[in-house]
Amino acid sequence: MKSILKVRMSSHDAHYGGGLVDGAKMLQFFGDVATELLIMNDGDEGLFKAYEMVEFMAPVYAGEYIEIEGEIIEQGNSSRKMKFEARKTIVPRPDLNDSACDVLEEPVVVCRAIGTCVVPKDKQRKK
Ligand SMILES: C[C@H](N)CC(=O)SCCNC(=O)CCNC(=O)[C@H](O)C(C)(C)COP(=O)(O)OP(=O)(O)OC[C@H]1O[C@@H](n2cnc3c(N)ncnc32)[C@H](O)[C@@H]1OP(=O)(O)O
Repeated sequence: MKSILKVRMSSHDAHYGGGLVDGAKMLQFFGDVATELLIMNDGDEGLFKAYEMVEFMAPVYAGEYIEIEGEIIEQGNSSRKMKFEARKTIVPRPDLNDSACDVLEEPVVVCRAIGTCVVPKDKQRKK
């Protein structure tokens, strides 16, 4: 079971110099993807317990399109371990003009993570 979210970073998301987006934004998207996975798997939004790994691999800038994918890779009694990947698929081309953008031939992975969510037993509606 997979969940995929596509979003565009706006100028409101740019937090640092040069239009750089805060890395925490990717974790917010992983939370949204995790929530959809838990709803599909358990019928409940669940709670994020812990990340065991987060790796930022490339900077994200305002104007870029980001695709975020998540998948449940292990299930315990109440725990659901997930892996996440965020990749940029479209980038602005301000060197050409204000509205030019390119679809990347190969998406660029910007962040990867592994984390665990919990759906308490009494809230699981699919078992
Ligand atoms: C995804 C969401 N929809 C959106 C969010 O992001 S929610 C916002 C951020 N998260 C929270 O606010 C959650 C705050 N935490 C809690 O409310 C509780 O910690 C909890 C309800 C999430 C878990 O309760 P807790 O008593 O702490 O846990 P346990 O009962 O001891 O364990 C439950 C299962 O989780 C496994 N586990 C515990 N710690 C870890 C860890 N550090 N890493 C990985 N797994 C962990 C534990 O083994 C239990 O698993 P099983 O039930 O045996 O499968």
